[in-house]
Amino acid sequence: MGIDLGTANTLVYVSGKGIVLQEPSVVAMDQNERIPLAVGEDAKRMLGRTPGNVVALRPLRDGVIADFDTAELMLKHFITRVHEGKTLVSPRVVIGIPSGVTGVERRAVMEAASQAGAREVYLIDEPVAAAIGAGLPVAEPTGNMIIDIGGGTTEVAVLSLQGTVLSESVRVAGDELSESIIHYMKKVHNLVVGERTAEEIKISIGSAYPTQDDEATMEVRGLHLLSGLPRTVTIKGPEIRESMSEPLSVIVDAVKRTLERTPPELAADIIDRGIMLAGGGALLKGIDTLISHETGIVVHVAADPLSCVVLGTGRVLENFKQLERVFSTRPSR
Ligand SMILES: Nc1ncnc2c1ncn2[C@@H]1O[C@H](COP(=O)(O)OP(=O)(O)OP(=O)(O)O)[C@@H](O)[C@H]1O
Repeated sequence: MGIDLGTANTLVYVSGKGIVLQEPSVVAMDQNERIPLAVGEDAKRMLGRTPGNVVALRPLRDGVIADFDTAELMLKHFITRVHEGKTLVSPRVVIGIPSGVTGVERRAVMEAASQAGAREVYLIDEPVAAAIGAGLPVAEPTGNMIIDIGGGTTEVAVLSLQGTVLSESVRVAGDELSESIIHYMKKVHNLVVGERTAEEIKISIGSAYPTQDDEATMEVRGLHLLSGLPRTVTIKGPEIRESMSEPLSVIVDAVKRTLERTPPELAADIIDRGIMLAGGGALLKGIDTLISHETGIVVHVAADPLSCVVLGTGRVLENFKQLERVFSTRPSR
């Protein structure tokens, strides 16, 4: 079984079957009883809409585990759901986790998977898994650059011969882009909108670079700051792009810094092959053009950016012997 434990979404791959689960990394808890009421999509619908005694939690924040107990509970829930309560068919589990996770948290994730029935737990850094999932030839002696823009972190890495030559992780990614929209709506339109609405705005009319549908507009409902009453406001694509310019430049700067540090032979390979973009953030309109414009290098968006990490864990599982060196943490025996 391969798992992408992401800050926004968790995906599970079962060897021979493919992706069997794709759910938001959200848990709704009854605060008094400390019992989960919903996990995944059902819990995400509750974000910002819960009564006093119920909280909808995202156990991973900014690429790290912010609430360990809830993260463990969520992981167990997903593993059990995939196996429908049966014992694990294969005891081997490969988990992709953000590379910024601490040693204690790595052990905690391994512990959670062990408790759910896995006997051999391997951890793989997300950019490595994303590169494999995007189909990059990571085992060859050639430089590959991957940018994984997730919910909490953007990871930029240069890989060669199954190893990370250099990498950089910034805690600015899809969530930060949505937060910029929340601030902008409040400041310019006096409209208070929630996390989900901001994400919808980003996905529908947000962009990182001028696009053909710049004239498109969107009606946004929220709470008017001055009257305190619900109100609808019409917004345009370019103003949303402008509102996200700060986090976007943090992402671009991380890519530029990594390129500057890349050894010349590998840099030449990257110029030849181009840069690969993965993670949900890669779906933001025009982000490939922006990065290409700023670096002068061709940028490709992976075929299925949201699934790259879990597909990578699956490929590692299915080619275990050939790809054994990719793991950042192996089981202690
Ligand atoms: N079409 C889209 N346009 C823009 N952003 C999108 C789109 N689809 C998803 N996203 C964003 O992608 C992010 C989630 O990506 P992904 O599932 O790769 O993250 P993750 O793996 O859970 O996070 P991390 O890698 O930080 O742990 C969210 O911020 C979401 O808003």
